[in-house]
Amino acid sequence: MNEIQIEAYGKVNISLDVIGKRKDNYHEIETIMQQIDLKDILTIRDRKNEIKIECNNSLVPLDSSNIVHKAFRVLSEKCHVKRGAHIIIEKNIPVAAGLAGGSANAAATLKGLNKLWNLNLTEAELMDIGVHIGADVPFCIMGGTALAKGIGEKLEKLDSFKDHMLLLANPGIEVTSSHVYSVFDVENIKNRPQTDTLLKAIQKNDIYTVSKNMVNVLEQVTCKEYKEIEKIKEDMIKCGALGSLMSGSGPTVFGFFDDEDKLYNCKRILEKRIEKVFIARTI
Ligand SMILES: C[C@@](CO)(OP(=O)(O)O)[C@H](O)COP(=O)(O)OP(=O)(O)OC[C@H]1O[C@@H](n2ccc(N)nc2=O)[C@H](O)[C@@H]1O
Ligand SMILES: Nc1ncnc2c1ncn2[C@@H]1O[C@H](COP(=O)(O)OP(=O)(O)O)[C@@H](O)[C@H]1O
Repeated sequence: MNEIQIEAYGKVNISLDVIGKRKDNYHEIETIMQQIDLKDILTIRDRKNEIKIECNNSLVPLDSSNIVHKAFRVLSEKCHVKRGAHIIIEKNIPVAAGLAGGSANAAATLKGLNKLWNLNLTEAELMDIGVHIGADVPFCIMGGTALAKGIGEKLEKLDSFKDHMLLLANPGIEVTSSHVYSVFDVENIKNRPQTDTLLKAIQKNDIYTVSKNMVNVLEQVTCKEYKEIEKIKEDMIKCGALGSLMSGSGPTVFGFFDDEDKLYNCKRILEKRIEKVFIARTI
């Protein structure tokens, strides 16, 4: 086998709480993560030497700052592999959006190279390697629905919460996780998620209780800096979303719907001013 195609799915955070700040510049968090069917597609070809990256989105760097490059480097070193790789990224997940597009690409690279190079690493071993690449990478390897603690790497798999419809709206502002976390004031959190209530609702597959209780403390930073985020949330609720929240460090906002007509109507309304509006499902 000298070529492999692998899908890289995005995620949303159904809740996100920051517990404290660590000495290494990271934050301890508690977040419920949910994979969605919005995906990039990676084609990985065997190559004798070095890594070559291509992508259809000019916002994605093609040099060593691409997270796929880091995944390749870390795995090659760890497993003493001396081959190259040609990785073509078909990017559909908006970039720097809070949807873990980069982390999903890194996860797909680890999984793809594991097969291409016949390394036979288990999922747990790939997840251990993944955390050295990015905090969201272990979740992107595991997928589904999970409660994440630590910096996001301590994962507890939750009951499936798949097939729920959501609308995603990305206002096209570039917001990085490092900026949001660096401005975030841990001592002054106003509204925290009731994670236990959400966990019970997920166990019952209760989209209504989940939607009503979604909270992301990082909105404290982004909603202040960008009024558009709050505006999209309000518009989604006016259009009949069961609940609406910013995902991760933003700026993408998502809303759950139980009615397709309302979902499509909301999409039409938001598209009048926002370029990137997507319909997705939880997986
Ligand atoms: C906010 C979240 C929520 O899922 O996701 P995104 O919005 O990026 O999708 C994550 O916590 C982001 O994860 P990820 O973007 O993979 O983080 P990394 O690349 O490892 O870290 C980028 C920077 O964010 C900060 N960071 C990240 C994770 C964390 N728990 N605490 C932090 O303070 C650190 O300053 C770090 O240098
Ligand atoms: N493969 C990649 N896909 C997307 N962005 C990447 C990739 N590699 C590096 N980046 C950089 O990482 C930053 C964060 O992108 P992304 O992972 O999409 O966002 P988020 O962490 O908000 O989910 C971007 O600004 C981009 O320049």
